[in-house]
Amino acid sequence: MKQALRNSTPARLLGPIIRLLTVMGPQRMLLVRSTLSMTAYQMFAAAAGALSVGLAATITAQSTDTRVATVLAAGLIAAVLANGLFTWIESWLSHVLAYRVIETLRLRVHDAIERITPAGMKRRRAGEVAGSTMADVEALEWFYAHTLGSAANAVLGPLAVTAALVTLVGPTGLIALLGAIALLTVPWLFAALQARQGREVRTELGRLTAISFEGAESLREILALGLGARHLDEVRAATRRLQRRKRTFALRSGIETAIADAIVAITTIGTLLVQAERVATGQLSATLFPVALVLTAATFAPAVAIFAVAQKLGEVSAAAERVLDVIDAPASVNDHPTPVTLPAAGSAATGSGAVSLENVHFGYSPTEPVLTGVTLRIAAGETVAIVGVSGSGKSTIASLLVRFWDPTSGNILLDGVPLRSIAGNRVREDVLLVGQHPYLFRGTVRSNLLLAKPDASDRELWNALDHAVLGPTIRAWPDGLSHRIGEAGATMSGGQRQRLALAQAFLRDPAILVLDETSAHLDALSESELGATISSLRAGRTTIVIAHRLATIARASRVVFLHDGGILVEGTHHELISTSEEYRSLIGHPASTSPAISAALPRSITTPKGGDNNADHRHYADRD
Ligand SMILES: Nc1ncnc2c1ncn2[C@@H]1O[C@H](COP(=O)(O)OP(=O)(O)OP(=O)(O)O)[C@@H](O)[C@H]1O
Repeated sequence: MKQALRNSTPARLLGPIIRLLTVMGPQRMLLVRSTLSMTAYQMFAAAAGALSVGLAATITAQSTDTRVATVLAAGLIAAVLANGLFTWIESWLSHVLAYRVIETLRLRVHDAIERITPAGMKRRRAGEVAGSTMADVEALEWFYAHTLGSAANAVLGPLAVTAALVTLVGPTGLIALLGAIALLTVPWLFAALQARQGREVRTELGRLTAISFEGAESLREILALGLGARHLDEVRAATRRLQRRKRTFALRSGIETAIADAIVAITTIGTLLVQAERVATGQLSATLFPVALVLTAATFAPAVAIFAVAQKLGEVSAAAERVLDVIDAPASVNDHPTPVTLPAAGSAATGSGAVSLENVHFGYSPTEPVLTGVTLRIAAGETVAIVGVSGSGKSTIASLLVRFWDPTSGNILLDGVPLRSIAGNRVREDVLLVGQHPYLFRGTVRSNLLLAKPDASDRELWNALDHAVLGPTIRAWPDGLSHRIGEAGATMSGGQRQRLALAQAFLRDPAILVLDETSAHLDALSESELGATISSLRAGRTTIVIAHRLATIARASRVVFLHDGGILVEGTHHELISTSEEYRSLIGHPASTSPAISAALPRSITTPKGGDNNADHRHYADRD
C-alpha cells in the first residue's frame, strides 16, 4: 500500500520538490511567517468583502439606528488596511524566502559542478550543465516564492472561511467547500500528463540552452568552418521543438482552467439558488444573502491560487529533478573522512616532491582499462618525460597526479603519503598541472597572474613574466599589467596564453610540476626560448612532462615510454635510442630498423584509440 502510494503520479510529481525542500533548513520559520501572513491577508480580504455587502445592505434597509452601519464601516476600513499591510508583508517574506533558498540551491549546484567537473566533464560541458541547471534553479524560484505559502493556505483559507460561512448561514455553507475540493482535484486528474509534459518542456529548454552555450563558446570555430547557417538552423529547430512542447503544455493547462471555471460557476450558481430559496422560505435573512455569496467566492480564492500553482507543478517538478540530478551526481574522487594534514604546501626550495606510482590501474569505464599496472618512482627534483603514442594514457597519468581521478587500484604517493588520504584541493597546492590549453579568465594580465599568488607585488609579477619570456611583450602593450584579456584569453595568441600559464607556475612555485606539453602554438624560435624557460622552471623541482617534442625529451633526466597500459621501457633518451627499437621507431630515429612503425610495434600502438600513430611518429621526428 505504502509502495503504491509512493509510486502514484502525484507522489512522483511532488517527490523531487519535497526532497529539495530540505535545502530550506533554517528558513522554515520564514515559511511559517509568510504562510500566516498570506492566510491573514486572505481572511481580511474575505472580511472586507463581507463587511462591504453587509454595510450596503444595512444602508439600503434605511434603519434609523446608524450604530450598526458605523461599526460595519469602521470594520471595513480596518479590514482593508490590514489586507493591504499583510499583502505587503507576505510578498516581502515570500520573496526573501525564495531568494535565500535559491541562493542555497545555486551554491549547492556550484559545489556539485566543482566536485564532478575536473574529471567528469570537459570545460564546455561543465558550462552547458551549469547554464541549464541554473535556469532550472530560476524556475524553482517562482515555486518557492508563490507556492509553499499558497499550498498551506489552500487548506487553511477555505476551512476558515467555511467556518465563518457555516456560522452565518448554517450547513448549506459547506457547498462552497465541496466546490473548492472539487477544484483542487482537477490538477491531480491530469497529474500524469502534466508530469510528462513538464519533463519534455524542461528537457527541450535544457537542449536549447546547451546549443546556445556551445554556439557562444565556439563562435570562432563555427564561423571559421563556415557553419554559422547550420548552427542557426540548429537553434531554430530547438526553439521550434521547445515551442511545440510549451503549446501542448498550455493546451492541457487551458482545458484544466476551463473545467475549474465550470466548477466555480456551478458552485456559485448552486449557492445562489440554495440561499435564494432559503431567503424566500424565511430560513435566511435577506441581509445575509449577499454576505453568503461574497464568502462563497472567498472560499475559492486560496483554492484558485493553488490551482494555478498546481497547473505548473509538472514543469517545476522536472526542474527540481534535473537540479537533484546534478546535486546528487557522485564525485569522481571521495575525500578521506580524516584527510592527512600536510605541512604548508611544499615548493622547489623545500626539497619535497618525491612521487611514486605503485601498480596503478585505471580506466574511465570498467570495460576499457587505460592503465594496467604502472609502477614508477620519481625522486624529488627529478625531471621525467612520459612519451607514448596518442591515447596511450599520458594525460590520464597527469589527471591522476592532481587527483582529478583516483586509481581503480594501486596507489600514488606524494613524499610517501598516499594521495587518496590528502584532500583533492590540498594535493593541487603541491602539484601544479599546466595543461595543453591553459584557461585565462576575463580580466587583466595582473588579475590572472594574481590568481596564482594573490599577494604578489608587481615586481614579482614582472619577474615571473620575464622568466616566461612574456615580459617584453606585455611591456610593449600600453596598459602593461592592466591590459584587458577577453574571455578565455581570447585576445591573446596561443603561445602568449601558454607563457602566461608558465608565469603563473613561476608564481605558484609548486613542489611538483606536471606539464602537459602542447604540440601547437609555437614557432621554432619561441620553442627554444620556452625550452629555456621550462628548464629554469624545472630547476630543483620534480617535473613530469607529457612530452610531445624531442627537445623536451632530450632534456629530461629519464624518459618513460608508456605503452599498452604499462611502461614498456625507461631510461635516458640516449640509453633508449641505443637499446629500444620501439623507442627509435616512436621518435622516428634514423637508426630505426622499422621504416614503418606498424612492422615493429604491437597492434595497439600502431592503431591507437583516437590517434594516428604515423602522425605521432612524424610529430616527434619533426622537432628533433
Ligand atoms: N574523460 C575521459 N573519459 C573517457 N575516456 C577518456 C577520457 N579522457 C581520455 N579518455 C580515453 O583514455 C585513453 C587515454 O587518453 P589520454 O588522454 O590519457 O591519452 P594521451 O596519451 O594523453 O593522448 P594524447 O597524446 O593524444 O594527448 C584514450 O583512449 C582516451 O580516449
